[in-house]
Amino acid sequence: METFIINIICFSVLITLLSTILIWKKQQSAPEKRPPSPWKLPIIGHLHLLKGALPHHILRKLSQKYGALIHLQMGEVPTIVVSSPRLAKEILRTQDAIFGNRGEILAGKIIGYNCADIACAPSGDHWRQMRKICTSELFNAKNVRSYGSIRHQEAYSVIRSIKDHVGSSTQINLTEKLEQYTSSMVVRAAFGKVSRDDKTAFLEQIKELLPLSSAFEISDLFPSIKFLHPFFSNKNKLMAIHHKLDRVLDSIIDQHLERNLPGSRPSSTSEQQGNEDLIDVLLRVKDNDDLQVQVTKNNIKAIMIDVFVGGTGTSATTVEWAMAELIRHPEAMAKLQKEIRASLKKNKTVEESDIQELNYLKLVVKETLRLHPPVPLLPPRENTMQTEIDGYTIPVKTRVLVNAWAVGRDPSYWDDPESFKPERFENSGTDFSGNHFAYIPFGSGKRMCPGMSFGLANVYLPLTLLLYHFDWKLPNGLKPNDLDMAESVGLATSRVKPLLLIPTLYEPSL
Ligand code: HEM
Repeated sequence: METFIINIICFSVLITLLSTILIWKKQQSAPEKRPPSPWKLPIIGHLHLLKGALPHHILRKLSQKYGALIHLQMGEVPTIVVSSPRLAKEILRTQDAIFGNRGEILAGKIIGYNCADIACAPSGDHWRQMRKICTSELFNAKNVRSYGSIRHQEAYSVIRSIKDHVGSSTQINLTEKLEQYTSSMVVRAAFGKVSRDDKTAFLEQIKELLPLSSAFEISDLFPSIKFLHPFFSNKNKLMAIHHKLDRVLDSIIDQHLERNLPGSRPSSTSEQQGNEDLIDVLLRVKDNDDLQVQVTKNNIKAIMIDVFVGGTGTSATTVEWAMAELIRHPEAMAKLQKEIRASLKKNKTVEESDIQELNYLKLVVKETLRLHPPVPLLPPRENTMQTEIDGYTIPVKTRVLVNAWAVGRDPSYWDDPESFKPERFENSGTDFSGNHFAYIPFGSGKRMCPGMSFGLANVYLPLTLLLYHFDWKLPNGLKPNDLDMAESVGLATSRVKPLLLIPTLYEPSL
């Protein structure tokens, strides 16, 4: 019996040894395979390839040459770029848990209070909790509706300001009007009543911040070449903006704390009145002892910046692109105006429920977001462990860019992909849910946009009102096809040239 046991043990040891040797041999003979990659330069890697055009355009061109999965060396940062719906699904759904981090960047560390926000925070308990608070407390269906009255006031104020110019053949700068609308709308919904000085100071700093956030940052691209950082980094500029923003946000939060002190409200709290703003909600949640991770004042400030930056440019540029596409496609413009005017009848105030009935409006917005996703390259993801995609090895901490713009124009999924055809979405079942990987304007998976319903509501209403109250034409005898559709680089991709149009007042016949 004893000999039998010894034999079994020896046999198991032998098998284990043999299999270890076999695995080791296999690893030696098959070096890790990396995705295809263009020729690169020493030190800067592939950075030079991104010069001269918009990154999402350049990356699509590269993917047409090298394949839907390519490997690029951005300075010192290993990066893969994904440009097909199938591979987008692999990253955002199948391996969502592995690619759940964003990767640290300097702007996130400085402006986001050391990544205390949602957008830059590493995936983990803090991020999960803050995201849950935002989706369940801030952007749930009830709150999106209750922000409706603010949305109405701000959208109607744009309509009134346009009406003041009607008849004089004055060009309206719609780009400017829409920026004002979304920033006022988001400031009011998020911050409630703020002093004019605080609002102006906040908006000024955000304006300074936006170009820096989308610019190349030397310390992100070459983290180990530290001697270059003092000469080329935006760190000092970001720090200056951070200090000014911090003072304004402190002042706004303090005003909320004062207002919410017991006895400072005559009858009831804002929560009972059902008109809490984002800061009220976050301050209320902060005092909840059941939270897994403590919510700090810095978390609140970082989220305020996230909401403003994430929620303004994206909606404004969507309405702007929709108007530009409609001007270029008069038949679609006429069809949508007919739907809106038939549904809204005579000058009645538009309610959110009216918008639910406007089917063609939804198709136009879907098609606009397919051709002009405000975030054409999804914010980077990073893998927490080594993994494999399509047989290629992806080492840990590789940055991943998903080209949402390219997948929305992939000819193997979309018929006539470069044309504006809202009807393509009729009965198609493709929606914003992030389950159709050829259509991901709000991203997909665990890091999908949490502000989608709020953002869409901020698009539908002004677009409906602009098309209900006015007929639009191009100035200076420009033909629809002459309209310049060039895109600019930024956190949200907008038009290079502002959208200048001439309105005529629509008077419904009695
Ligand atoms: C038309 C409007 C909008 C568009 C097209 C849009 C698009 C996106 C996209 C593509 C992402 C990345 C998703 C991913 O990585 O898979 C994102 C993330 C995010 N968005 Fe939006 N967004 C919009 C409106 C808003 C609004 C109104 C808010 C807040 C009020 C907001 C807040 C955020 C935040 C906080 C994140 C980061 C989520 C995370 O990392 O967990 N967005 N958005």
